[in-house]
Amino acid sequence: MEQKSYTILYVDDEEINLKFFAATFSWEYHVLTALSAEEGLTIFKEHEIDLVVADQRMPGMSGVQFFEQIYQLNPEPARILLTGYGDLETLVQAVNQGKIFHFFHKPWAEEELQRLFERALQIRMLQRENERLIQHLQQTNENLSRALGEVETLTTMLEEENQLLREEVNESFNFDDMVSHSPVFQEVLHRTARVAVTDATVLITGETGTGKELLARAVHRLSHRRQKPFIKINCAALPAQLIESELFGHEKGAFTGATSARPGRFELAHQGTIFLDEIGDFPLELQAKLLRVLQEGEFDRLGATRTTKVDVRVITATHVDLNAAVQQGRFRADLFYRLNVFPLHTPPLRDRKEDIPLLVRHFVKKYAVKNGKVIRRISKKTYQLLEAHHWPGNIRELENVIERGIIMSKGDKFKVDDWLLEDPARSRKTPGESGAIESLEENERIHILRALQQTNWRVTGDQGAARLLLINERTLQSRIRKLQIRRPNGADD
Ligand SMILES: Nc1ncnc2c1ncn2[C@@H]1O[C@H](COP(=O)(O)OP(=O)(O)OP(=O)(O)O)[C@@H](O)[C@H]1O
Repeated sequence: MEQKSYTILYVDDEEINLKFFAATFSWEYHVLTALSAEEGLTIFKEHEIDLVVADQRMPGMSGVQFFEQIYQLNPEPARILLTGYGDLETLVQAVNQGKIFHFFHKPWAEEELQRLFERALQIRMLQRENERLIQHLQQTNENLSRALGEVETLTTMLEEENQLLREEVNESFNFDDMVSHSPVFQEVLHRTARVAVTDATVLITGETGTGKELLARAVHRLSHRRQKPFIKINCAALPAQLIESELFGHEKGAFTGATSARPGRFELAHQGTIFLDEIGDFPLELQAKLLRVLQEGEFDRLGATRTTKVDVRVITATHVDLNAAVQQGRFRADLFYRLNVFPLHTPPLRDRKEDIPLLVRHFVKKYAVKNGKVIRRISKKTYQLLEAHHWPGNIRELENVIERGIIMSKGDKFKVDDWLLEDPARSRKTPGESGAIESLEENERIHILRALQQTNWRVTGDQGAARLLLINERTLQSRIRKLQIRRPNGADD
């Protein structure tokens, strides 16, 4: 890194601190100093600054307030806050909103601060490199958006469009296997591309089914670790004792049943990436151990007498508010800061409905191939219906609806009827229902009954209820007998 080409602005109301800072870092960087936040803002407007460092406690304007204004002027340069005391809530908020890159407790040690600068400036360098690329991408996206608009108009006019031609246009929007052209998600993808090439820890937040795991995999694939393992663990799916041995491994005899030594997932992910899904459920008693791996890159296997060292990039995801968990004492604040170095948020599908047509075509193509069907047209009403839906289960729900629709489709035209959008598990619209909560068995009976109604009482084959319910035909036949489901007289063939 050519460090001398970077300019650091340091703001502090104590002159002695400014002098000391300048004397320490002028060897490496071009250092500008300001005695007040106001003066700092003036300098920031007049120079090209790569990194801003400020003291939190200053008269008139605090460091966080100063960074808010800096952020408005230009969000690109990294912002590092020096703080002597912990206004935890303000700091958490500021880190969360991306208002500060990092905060650092005073008194600072030269080496540590230097390391932080290097990291921040490395990101800055990549930002500069990427700016040109992003501009190019934006231009391409605008062109593609226009092209898509024209394709959509044609679709409306003709309603039945050749599916393959349209797919060729859509392919251009792919970010690996992520389909999207909404500005809100494009921004997420740009941020993803930027952070992927660094080693920063990433925290992905978002509702269920919004593509958090897909994004984590994209970060890995775009990183220099792409040839090394990507290891996933779902923290909600395992009890605390198991998480510890799964993640950190164990030695022979560490606990009853540990008949041989086993490496944990951190070791398996060496030089690669580990993805901790549902990190909000990570047991409190293990959080210090996780923090140690993040900070020192080392841990002890269960029952071990020596320490293991690893080089692993950590990505975490959650659909719960980790801030609230910190406030409630269920999550360590220091771990939260370490995980939240670079936050990414996957917006819910209802906030990016313009992506729905693209996603629909993507999934129709995928499931048509999987089910050996040829789909050439998608009805206009289907698009309207899908765009009007609220999608509480987000993209996963959309994908499931389309898979069910493809299984049920006849001919080369794909359409979705209202009933497909009802969640069969939650639906209360079966004839004869009172609306009261039924037993599990009664619910199963109703569910099978509905599937049979949809398939005209056909159980087996491509158009049968077993396929619709995604269960084995023999299993369905035995459930029908057990639940004494009978076809009413006069039902259609
Ligand atoms: N942009 C996208 N393009 C295509 N498919 C997508 C996109 N986003 C998500 N999907 C698909 O939606 C499904 C859900 O995605 P994923 O598992 O990544 O979500 P998630 O947010 O991790 O869910 P959860 O919180 O429930 O674990 C997957 O099958 C994924 O392939």
